[in-house]
Amino acid sequence: MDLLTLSAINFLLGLTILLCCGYQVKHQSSGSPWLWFSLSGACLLLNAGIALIADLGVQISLLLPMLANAATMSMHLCVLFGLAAWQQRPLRRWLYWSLVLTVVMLHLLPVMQQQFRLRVFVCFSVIILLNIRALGLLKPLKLSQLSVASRILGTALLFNLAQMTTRWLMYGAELMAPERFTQPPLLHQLGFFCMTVFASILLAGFVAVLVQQQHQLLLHQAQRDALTGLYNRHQLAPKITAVLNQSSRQKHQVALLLLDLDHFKQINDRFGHSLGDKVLTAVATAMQQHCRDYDLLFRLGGEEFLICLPDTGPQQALQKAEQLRLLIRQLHQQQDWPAELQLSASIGWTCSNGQSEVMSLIEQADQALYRAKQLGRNLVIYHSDLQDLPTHQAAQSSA
Ligand SMILES: Nc1nc2c(ncn2[C@@H]2O[C@H](COP(=O)(O)OP(=O)(O)OP(=O)(O)O)[C@@H](O)[C@H]2O)c(=O)[nH]1
Repeated sequence: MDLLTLSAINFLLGLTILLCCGYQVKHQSSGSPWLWFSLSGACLLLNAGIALIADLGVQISLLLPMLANAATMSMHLCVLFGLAAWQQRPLRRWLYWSLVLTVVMLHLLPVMQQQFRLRVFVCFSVIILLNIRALGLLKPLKLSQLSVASRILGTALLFNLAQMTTRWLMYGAELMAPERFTQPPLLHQLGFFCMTVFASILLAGFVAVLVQQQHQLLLHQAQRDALTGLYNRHQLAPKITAVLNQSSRQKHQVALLLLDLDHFKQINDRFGHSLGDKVLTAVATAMQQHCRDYDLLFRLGGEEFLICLPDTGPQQALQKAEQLRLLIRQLHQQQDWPAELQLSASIGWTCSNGQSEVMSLIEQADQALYRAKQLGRNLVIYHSDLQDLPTHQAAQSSA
């Protein structure tokens, strides 16, 4: 393939990356990686545009090689920054910016302006460094943990690193011993071809990142309650069954707490539905903050929540239930809700016995919750204590 065709292909690839990633910047809230990825497309576009003009035989100014090299280095820089933002990894951006800027400024030196090979050698050194750093961002994950998108981007970076290093060595050898080493004539064309392959794999990687993000978004929407972000009721059976199976293998107990806010209808009626929504969100957030990372919280609907506590026996479960009841009772102290808003919750709870089944456990917790409501609300009741409790007791409540 001749250089003109390669430059035209790179131009189109750069344009596609810019448009595809730019569209994401406009339509996604988590736009940071996409901003960098679209900038990398813009840099490729600029670089290929300059090469296209040169290939067409137009006389170019001395500053244009500097601009072309700046665009190539910036393209790799943007890929690195985009990967760091996507992987949410810290990066000293100023360090890499300064490096690229320094090399761009070096192009103003007469020795650099005269020596094409020296310019390329210095730029390739920076690009190799940026590629190694970018690969380092994917390194902490094991191969089996890498998503398809990460694998494609990793392949693009590895390929680029290999071809850049080979050409860097050749340019280096030629600079050191110009009389003994003559470069293969196809090297420049090969470089452009490799850049096209790199940009193509990169584009495929960006598309894979996009598909992965959409998949995660859909998964989140299917599993989570839209208001509180907790798991929705469809997740009850699969998630809790998995916990019960694991716990019975390890001979650990699992506690289920069924929590229902008291007289929530009155809160809606007196203070409005939107404050009702705020109360539900605040309750969900507070409960999450007071539970362990591996506890599972569900919103079953309305003002009813279920908390699944793995590796938890009756004593700890009772403590947690009491803690959550008090937390909700005192929640208004941290909020700007009207002073008259009284919030409390009733909790029915139970523990697994090794062979328990999800639905029967929920049924037990529900019976205990029903009794807590009957006994006056703002109460915590254990299913195993139901026989010893009165069936009805007017207006009994705890502090
Ligand atoms: N703000 C808001 N209210 C909701 C939502 N989902 C259900 N509700 C309301 O929650 C209220 C539940 O009322 P009830 O089932 O009578 O329960 P309650 O008033 O808490 O009474 P007890 O449970 O017996 O203490 C209803 O008024 C529903 O309209 C929601 O997403 N947001």
